[in-house]
Amino acid sequence: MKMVSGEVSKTKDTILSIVGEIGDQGNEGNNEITNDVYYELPPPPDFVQEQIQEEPGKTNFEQAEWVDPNSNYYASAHTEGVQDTYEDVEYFSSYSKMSIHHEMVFDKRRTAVYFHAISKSKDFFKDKVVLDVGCGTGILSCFCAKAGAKRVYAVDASDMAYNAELVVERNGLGDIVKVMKGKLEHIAFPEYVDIIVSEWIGSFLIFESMLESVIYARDHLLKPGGVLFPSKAALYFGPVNVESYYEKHINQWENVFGLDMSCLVPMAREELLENKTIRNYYIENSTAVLDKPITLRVLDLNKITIKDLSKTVSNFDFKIPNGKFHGFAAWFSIWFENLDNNLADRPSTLEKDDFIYYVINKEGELVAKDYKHDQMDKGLTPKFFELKSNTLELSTAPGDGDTHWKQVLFLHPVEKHINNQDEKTSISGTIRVCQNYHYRRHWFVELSVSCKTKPTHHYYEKYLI
Ligand SMILES: C[S@@+](CC[C@H](N)C(=O)[O-])C[C@H]1O[C@@H](n2cnc3c(N)ncnc32)[C@H](O)[C@@H]1O
Repeated sequence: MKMVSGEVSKTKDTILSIVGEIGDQGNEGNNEITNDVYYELPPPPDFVQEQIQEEPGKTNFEQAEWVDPNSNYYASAHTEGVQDTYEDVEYFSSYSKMSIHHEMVFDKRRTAVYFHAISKSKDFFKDKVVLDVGCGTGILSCFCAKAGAKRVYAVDASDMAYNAELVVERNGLGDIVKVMKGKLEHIAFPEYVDIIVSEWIGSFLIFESMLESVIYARDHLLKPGGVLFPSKAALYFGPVNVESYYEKHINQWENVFGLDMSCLVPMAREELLENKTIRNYYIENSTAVLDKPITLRVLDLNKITIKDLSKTVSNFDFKIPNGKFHGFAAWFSIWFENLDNNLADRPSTLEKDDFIYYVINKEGELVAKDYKHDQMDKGLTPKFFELKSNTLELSTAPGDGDTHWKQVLFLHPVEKHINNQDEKTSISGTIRVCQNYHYRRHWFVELSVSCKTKPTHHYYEKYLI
């Protein structure tokens, strides 16, 4: 990485020209990560405004000593030290491959939610300055430019930034979208932004910990009153019977093209239920969820801090019917607010007190949904905030449609058959989610569970995501 030293006191014009250089390098097809740019970060907006009033056009960045060396921000901005706790080299190399972007871009429900959220918010994007944190192929930046944004800063630390520039140019959006290659936390920006767009979402919502970079961007680069796309997210957790998964991965061995291969079933079973291994699997049928889920984590992106994020503990007490119980699944929803009004016709089934909001259906289409206030707490994605009619939700819950994130399964060490006469059986315990201190893109999930069967069965599992 090239260190640009002695650059702590820059005028806006100089910084703009460096931003230009970053963009230009992409055109040359230079595929080496050499252009991370290090400066002191500019001070927060109110501070800058004061400075600008005193000395128009000139900001004294030397006074910007507000990066706390003990904070997480510092850690994430300076990972090139003794240890790369964010595994940046490996992480950004993986995002330099087309295949990973293929998986995301052609996940039709994922890409559709961003496409609709942005392109159906034209009133909102018009003439705004946007930051796309982790632009990848540049797809979301291009959506923003087409929705009327005045300028879009498209940032990515992986080599995919060069490809983003090709996409931007090919679509004639080069005057609006400025591609910047480098880790967001290392780049100095010439201005504050009105909107932050980012697809930071990992498996189990928080895997990869990219949300930290979005929080960083929010705290350092978003104008007061600025908006995040998406703005809210929640993670859910519930008990499941995933017979279809067992069928596919274990029982299928019983008859293979007329051969009896059932002798392999125990090995398949053992491997499948190996401790500490989570599985990603799309549960097609919502009835596989055996009780109302708990809301494990809510994320209001306008408020959440990195510190708040690092640990979650929750108790649960599910009541499940007789039958098979295989363990637990987790899924999430994300919400975009601020969409333009009247995007779709009001469903005819709607009553006076119901309101509409929007969802991405199984086919990846935006559809209006009628919603009663008393339903907010029901279903597989209970809402933790008051829905407004201009809100769009992407749910990854069982039955709501497949995505590349699927659901995360925490399978029980042994398949359990619950038979408790007429009563439902209590499955209670605690789930604890902690960031891995040394490899901060990873998370530990600890489950301490009591199945009130006869006799009561207790178990503890620690999974690494
Ligand atoms: C999940 S992908 C999303 C790509 C693209 N926005 C899309 O929707 O298809 C996340 C991208 O963010 C980039 N990224 C993650 N953290 C970053 C950071 N702190 N600075 C710059 N790029 C980052 C990764 O290299 C990756 O290309």
